Amino acid sequence: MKRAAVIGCGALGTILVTNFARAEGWTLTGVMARTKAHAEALAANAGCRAATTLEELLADKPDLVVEIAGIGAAKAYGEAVLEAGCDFVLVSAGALADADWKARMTETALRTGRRIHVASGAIGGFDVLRTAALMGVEEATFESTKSPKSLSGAPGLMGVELPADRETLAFEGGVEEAVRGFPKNINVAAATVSAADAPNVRVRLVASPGLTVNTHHIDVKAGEMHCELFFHSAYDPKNPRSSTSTAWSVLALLKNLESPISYF
Ligand SMILES: NC(=O)C1=CN([C@@H]2O[C@H](COP(=O)(O)OP(=O)(O)OC[C@H]3O[C@@H](n4cnc5c(N)ncnc54)[C@H](O)[C@@H]3O)[C@@H](O)[C@H]2O)C=CC1
Ligand SMILES: O=C([O-])CC(=O)C(=O)O
Repeated sequence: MKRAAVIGCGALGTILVTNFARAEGWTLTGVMARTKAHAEALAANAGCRAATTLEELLADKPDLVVEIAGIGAAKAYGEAVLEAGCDFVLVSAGALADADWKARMTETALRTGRRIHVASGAIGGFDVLRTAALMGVEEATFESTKSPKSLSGAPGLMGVELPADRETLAFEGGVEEAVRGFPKNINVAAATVSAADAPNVRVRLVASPGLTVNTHHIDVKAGEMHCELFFHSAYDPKNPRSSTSTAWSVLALLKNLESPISYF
C-alpha cells in the first residue's frame, strides 16, 4: 500500500478524508490543520496522525502529500514536500498562475525525482487540454458561473456586494488577475490555462443569484480539434464556493496512480 497525507481539514478535506477508503491502494498516514483540535477531530475518525506542522505530517514518511487547503498553503509547503521525497497533489491550482512558483516547483520536482499531480478538481478533461497544448491552442475561453454569496468578500470585489436579484459579470480578464481577485473561486481557470499551455485564455466569472450549482465552461480550438467542456457541480453546504466533486477527484487520482489501467 502507498501512503498519503493530507494538508487541509476544511469542507473538501473532510470529504476527502472521510471517504479515503475509496482510494484503492492507499493508506492515510496523517491530516494537517492550523489548529490541533481541528486536525484531531478528523484524524480520530480516520485513525491517522493529527498534525499542525509539516514536520509532524511527514514523520510517518508518506509517499505523497495532498494539498487541499488554499493557495497560500500550496505555496508554503509544496517545495518542502518535494524536497522531503514525497510526490505532491495540488488542489489549489490557482498557485500555478504564479509563474515563478510553478518554475521553482518544476525545478524541484526534476531535481528530486518527485512528481506534481494537478487534481482535476471541479472540472476535468485535462487529457484533452494536454492534447490541445501539443496541437497548439489558437483560441480558448473559460467561464464560471457561481452564486453571488460564494463570491462575497473576494478581494477582487473590493468590498462591493454583488446584486442578489440579477446576473452580473463579476470579472473578465486574464488568469493572474482572476486568481488575485478570486483566489477561492477560480482555481479551475488556472488549472485550465496551465494544462492547455494557453496563458492568454480570457477568463469570465458570472454571479448568478439562486444558483445551486457551480458551472464551468471551457472552449478550446486547437488545430483540427474544437472542444467544449461543460460542468455543473453541486457545492458543499459548508462552503458554497467549492464543488464537492473536487474532493472526489483527488480520490480518483490516487486510485488511478495505483491502478493497472490508467485513463489519461
Ligand atoms: N482545483 C479546483 O477545482 C478547486 C480547488 N478548490 C480549492 O481547494 C481548497 C480547499 O477548499 P475548501 O475545503 O472548500 O476550503 P475551506 O475553506 O473549507 O477549507 C480550507 C481549510 O484549509 C485550512 N488551511 C488553510 N491554510 C492552511 C495551512 N497553511 N495549513 C493547514 N491548513 C490550512 C483552513 O484553515 C481551512 O480549514 C481551496 O484553496 C479552494 O479554493 C476548491 C474547489 C475547486
Ligand atoms: O469548486 C468550484 O466549482 C471551483 C472553485 O471553487 C475553484 O476553482 O476555486
